[in-house]
Amino acid sequence: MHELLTPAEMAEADRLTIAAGTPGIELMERAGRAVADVVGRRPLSTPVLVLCGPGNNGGDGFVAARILTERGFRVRLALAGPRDALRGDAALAAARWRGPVEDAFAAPLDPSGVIVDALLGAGLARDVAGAMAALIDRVNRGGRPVVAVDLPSGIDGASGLVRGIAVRAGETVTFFRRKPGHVLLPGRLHCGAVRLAQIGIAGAVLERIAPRLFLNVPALWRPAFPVLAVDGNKYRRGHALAVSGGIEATGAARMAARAALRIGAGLVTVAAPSSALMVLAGALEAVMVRRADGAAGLGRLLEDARRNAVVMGPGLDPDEETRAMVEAVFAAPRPLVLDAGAITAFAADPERLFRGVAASATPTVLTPHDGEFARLFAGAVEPGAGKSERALRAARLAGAVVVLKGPDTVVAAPDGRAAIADNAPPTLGTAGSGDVLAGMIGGLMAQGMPAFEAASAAVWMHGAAAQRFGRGLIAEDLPDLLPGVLQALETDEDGAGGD
Ligand SMILES: NC(=O)C1=CN([C@@H]2O[C@H](COP(=O)(O)OP(=O)(O)OC[C@H]3O[C@@H](n4cnc5c(N)ncnc54)[C@H](O)[C@@H]3O)[C@@H](O)[C@H]2O)[C@@H](O)CC1
Ligand SMILES: [K+]
Repeated sequence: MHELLTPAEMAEADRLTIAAGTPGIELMERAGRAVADVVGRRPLSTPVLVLCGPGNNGGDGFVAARILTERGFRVRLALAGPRDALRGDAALAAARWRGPVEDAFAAPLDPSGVIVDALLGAGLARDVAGAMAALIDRVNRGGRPVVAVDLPSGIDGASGLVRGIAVRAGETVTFFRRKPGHVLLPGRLHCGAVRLAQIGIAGAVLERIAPRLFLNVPALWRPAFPVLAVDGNKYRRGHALAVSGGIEATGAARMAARAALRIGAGLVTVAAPSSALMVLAGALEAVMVRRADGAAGLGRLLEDARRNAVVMGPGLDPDEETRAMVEAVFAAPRPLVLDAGAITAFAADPERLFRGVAASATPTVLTPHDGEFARLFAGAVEPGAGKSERALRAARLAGAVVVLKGPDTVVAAPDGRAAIADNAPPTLGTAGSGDVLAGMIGGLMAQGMPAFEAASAAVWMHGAAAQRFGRGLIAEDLPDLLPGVLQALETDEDGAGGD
C-alpha cells in the first residue's frame, strides 16, 4: 500500500481494470460510495452540498450525492459548467441523479453542513482561474468542513503544488493508492486526513505500472534492514567513520557518531584534526577518536578496510581542505554521506563533486536542506518543479542518493526511485538534527544497507524518534531515542509492519 501513483499512473490503473472487464461506471459507483461512506459518518441532520466539476471527479460527486440522499441526508448538488457537456461515465452518473442541479458558480454555499469537493481531481490540467478560482475561494472563505474527492481541487496530484488556488479540505477520500500530492507539501496541508478507499482495482496492475514513488514507511526498506546475527560480532556490524571539524566545531561529528552507534554500527570512530583531538578524546566513550589531519590523514585511516563507511560535513568548513578530504574518501573508496559543509564546499564547482562520485563508483548520499540544495544544483534543477521531481533530477545529475530535507523529506535515487516521508514532526527543526540524520545513514551503510534504503530508513526513524519525545526535543536526545524505535520495528509496533 506504500506505492504512490501519479495521476497518469492512476489513469493507467483505471484503464487496465476497465480493460480486464470492470466497466468504468462501476469504478465510479464504488468511488462515489466510498465518498458517501466518509461523509455519512456525520449525523443525518447535516446538510450536504456536493460541488461537481466537468469531468469524472464530478461524476464521483453525482454518485455520492445519490447515495447520501438514499441514506436520508438532505443533499444539494451544484455543477460547475453545463450539464450537457458531461461525457462518458460522468454523464452516466449524472443521469442516475434525480434531484435538481444548481449552477455552482451562482449557488449559495450553505451556512451549515458539509461541502463535498468533486470539482477537479486527477484531470487538473492547468492553473485554476476565473469562475472556478472564485468558487474555490468562496469555499475556503466559507469555513465549512470540506470532504475532497480524490484530491482537493487545485492540488496537482503529481507534485502537491497548488495550481493557482486550491480547496482546503478536512478530509480527502482517494482511491486504490495515495498520490504524491497527498504527501508532499503544500498538498498534504490541503488534504486534511487522507482516507484510502479500495474500489476493486487489483494490486496486480502495479506490476504493469511499476511505480517509482513510495511513501516512506518500514515496508519499503525493511527487507534490507540489518538483522543482528546470533553469531555476529562488532566487526561484522561495520565500522563508521565520522569526520570532525576543528576545535570550535566538534559537537556535530560527536552527534553523528553517537547516532551511527545507536543505529547499530559495531564500531564508530571520529576522525579528528590535531587541534580538536583533546576535546574529542575527553568527550567520547564508546566512540573512538583517531587523529586525521586533512586529506592525507583521512586517507591513512581509510587504509584499514574495516572502516567501511564515512560521514562528512557536520562541523566542516566549506573549503578546499574539505573538498580534498571528500576526494580522499572517493579515492579509498568508501560508501559516503555528505552533509552541510561538505556539500556547500562544492557549491562553486558542483561538477567536481559529481565527477568524484562517478569515478569512485561507491554509494554516495547527499543530505542537503533547501538552501544547500539550491546552492549545489543552482541552474540545473528548476525551483518551480515539485519536490520529488527536483530531488530525482538532482540524484540523476549527481549519480548519488539525494535526501532533500524538510517536513516532506524526499529520498531520491539515481535509478528513479523516490521515497517521501510524512512522519517528521516540526520539533525536528532544531540545531544539529541534520547531523544526527547523517550519522544514522552512515551507521546503516556501515552495516551494509544499500544507500537508498539506508537513507529512507534513517529518515523514517529520525521522524519516529522525534515523535516519541514530543516538545522540547534537542538533537542530543535523538540518538538515545533510537533503541525504542529499533525495538518497536522488531516487534512491529508503530504501524511498522504492513504500511
Ligand atoms: N474511470 C475512471 O477513470 C475513474 C475516475 N475516477 C475519478 O475521476 C477523476 C479523474 O477524472 P478526469 O480525468 O475526468 O479529470 P477531472 O474530473 O479531475 O478533471 C477533468 C475536467 O476538468 C477540466 N479541467 C482541468 N483543469 C481545469 C482547471 N484548471 N480549471 C477548470 N477546469 C479544468 C477538464 O477540462 C476536464 O473537463 C479522478 O480524480 C477520480 O475522482 C473515479 O471515478 C474512479 C474511476
Ligand atoms: K476534488
